[in-house]
Amino acid sequence: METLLVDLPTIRPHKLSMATMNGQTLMLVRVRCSDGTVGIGEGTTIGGLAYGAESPEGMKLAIDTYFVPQMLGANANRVPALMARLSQAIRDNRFAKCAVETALFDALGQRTGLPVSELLGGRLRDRLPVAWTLASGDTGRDIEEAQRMLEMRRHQIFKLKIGRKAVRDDVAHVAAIKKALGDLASVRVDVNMAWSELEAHHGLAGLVDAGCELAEQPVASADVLARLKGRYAIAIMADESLTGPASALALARVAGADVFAIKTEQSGGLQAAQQVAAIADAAGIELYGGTMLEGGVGTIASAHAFSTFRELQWGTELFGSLLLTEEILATPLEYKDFHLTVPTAPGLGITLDEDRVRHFRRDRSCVSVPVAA
Ligand SMILES: O=C(O)C[C@H]1C=CC(=O)O1
Ligand SMILES: [Mn+2]
Repeated sequence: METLLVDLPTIRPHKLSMATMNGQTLMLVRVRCSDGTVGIGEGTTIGGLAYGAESPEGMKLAIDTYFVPQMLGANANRVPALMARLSQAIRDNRFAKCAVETALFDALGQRTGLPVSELLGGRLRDRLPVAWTLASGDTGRDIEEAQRMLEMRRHQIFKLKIGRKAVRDDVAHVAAIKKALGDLASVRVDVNMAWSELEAHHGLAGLVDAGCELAEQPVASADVLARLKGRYAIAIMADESLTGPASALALARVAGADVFAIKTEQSGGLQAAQQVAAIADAAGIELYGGTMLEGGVGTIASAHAFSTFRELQWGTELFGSLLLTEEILATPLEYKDFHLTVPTAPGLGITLDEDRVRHFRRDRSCVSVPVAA
């Protein structure tokens, strides 16, 4: 097994309530199996430690030190068994587990000739609707960006990052964008937990008037989320409150959200994400495929998982690799007509551009090029 960190710039500063991103660090993991198959996976988070407890550097350390000894010599065909062994030996570390599970499924796909979606039980769709996040911090710039995306037929769903400014300023920002785009686009917001309960009451009322159709994680507390749900004519979506199947069940029990934003890494893996989706389905909660702004590898791993969800009423936001200035895949992911195509080739159905990975990996100065004797 090999882990590496790849640092890539973003196309513009990406402003969230808890951090401004100027770049993204991808933690890539490669699993080599004794039959020669190689699988890749990705662990990525947002803003170092600003979003959650795992960081790219921490994931690398955890895998190198604690995952590898559990995995050496294990049967790589039995992915669920291997993941169960890892879960027993290693608490939490959901993002790192997702990266490793992805690599194992990719290798199994190479071995069997099947795409990861089929290994996960079978896809229900070949293309996924993809939202774009407007987070430049400037209303005019966001409007221009959205109009460009509509013209390119790349995105017609826009998620606006708010929560950094006063509630009334944020609501005015959303209203201006919705007014400029009209019925051509769906406008939603992500507050990333920034509001108090009282601010949320003011904010949600204003967002309804602005024509916004969904608010993602307006407050931190799952209890408060449940209290807000159903009070306004706007869907309430849980994101940070969802950390895998147990939290999904707890939220479903109290009917705590209209929609779940399922993220494969937050859930603890591709199969864990499917379990969260099953809980949502059973509880009548609608689904949205979330992102941790992963690069191409993590994005397409999520796409395979989301393609197997029975319902996906709110589409996805699998645009992470489009936020980066540099491509590290040999063939870029296919975005067209407002959708991302889920590959049909074995495994994840993607290949790394090894020269570019070598160029952008953090430890490139230490990577020696073999010299003929
Ligand atoms: O949903 C989040 O909280 C994280 C992320 C997803 C899209 C984006 O721009 O930020
Ligand atoms: Mn979110």
